[in-house]
Amino acid sequence: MDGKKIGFIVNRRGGGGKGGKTWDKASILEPTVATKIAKGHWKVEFTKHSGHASDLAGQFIREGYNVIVAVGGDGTISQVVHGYMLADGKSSGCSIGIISSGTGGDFVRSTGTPRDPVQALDVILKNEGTHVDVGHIKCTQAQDTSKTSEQFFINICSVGISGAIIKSVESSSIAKYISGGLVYWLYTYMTGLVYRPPPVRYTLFKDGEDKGKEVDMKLYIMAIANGTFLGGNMRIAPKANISDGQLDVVCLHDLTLLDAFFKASPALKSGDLMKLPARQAFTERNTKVTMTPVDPSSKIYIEADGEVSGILPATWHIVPSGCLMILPNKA
Ligand SMILES: Nc1ncnc2c1ncn2[C@@H]1O[C@H](COP(=O)(O)OP(=O)(O)OP(=O)(O)O)[C@@H](O)[C@H]1O
Repeated sequence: MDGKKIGFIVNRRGGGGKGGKTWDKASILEPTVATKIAKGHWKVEFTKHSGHASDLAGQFIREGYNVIVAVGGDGTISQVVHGYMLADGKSSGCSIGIISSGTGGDFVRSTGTPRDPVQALDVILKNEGTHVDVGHIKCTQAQDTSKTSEQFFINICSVGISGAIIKSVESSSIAKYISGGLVYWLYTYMTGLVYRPPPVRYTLFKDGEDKGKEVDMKLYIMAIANGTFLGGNMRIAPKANISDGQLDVVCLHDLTLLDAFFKASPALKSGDLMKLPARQAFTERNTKVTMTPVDPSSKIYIEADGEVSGILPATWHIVPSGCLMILPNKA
């Protein structure tokens, strides 16, 4: 790590304020950074608004930083990856490091990155970046359906009940007064009671294929997964691998309300979807997915790495080895 320049992007809001506490001088991380990394070889920037982490990542890459460290939750990591991809960080040999201080922390659960900030810093200082796949989604904008938007994601993008839950949390005026873990628990049950699976049409593409079979179903949830965990500990894609060049597509469909509560939830938690009959669940490994609502007027929300990214129609694809990321050594 000698001679390298490291840029830290800190989201003070991550984890309901844990991000700020993780970094601040009162805690151990900032003084540890100052002790372990030579002066002039590191710099910290704090996010000022949602999406700012992407701009800061691009800025650090243009300034010639070799490592960009996301200090925050899944949303912050995702935005850093998005900015890195837009600025083509891989071409300049830049790597991404992670110090987790979010609420859910699904991506660090997938990678085995230590939760302790000083241990996570040690991983970043000792290890080199390795190739990691990145997901990409092109979807319809919820506010103006004549427009599309594009986004990179690192962990999981999902559509169905998960998109409805995140949308209801983001739209709620009271959610910000409730603690992070509790708010998702509450909105998951509230949304689960009213969610009616909408009919959708999807196509899955294997590597190298440009044609696939269109299939209709009533969508409970489809996860398009690079990482393994979703929703703060749900092991939805147990076989997903962030460096296999594939998206693991995990889908639950045509469930009754009782099936959703008593079969789907435990199966998702344990990662044992085989407990559900094949007519209600499947997992596939693909490189591209398309999905459209059967009723063009219905708004079916998509979440990417824990935040609403838009609505259907949408297309997902994998960017194999899209970024360099510093990960812990495998045990
Ligand atoms: N200064 C800021 N003011 C308001 N929002 C911000 C600011 N900086 C970042 N954000 C937003 O805070 C949101 C939450 O951040 P993040 O996802 O990192 O934490 P989290 O939600 O607690 O963690 P997790 O996603 O792991 O559950 C993100 O949408 C991010 O864009």
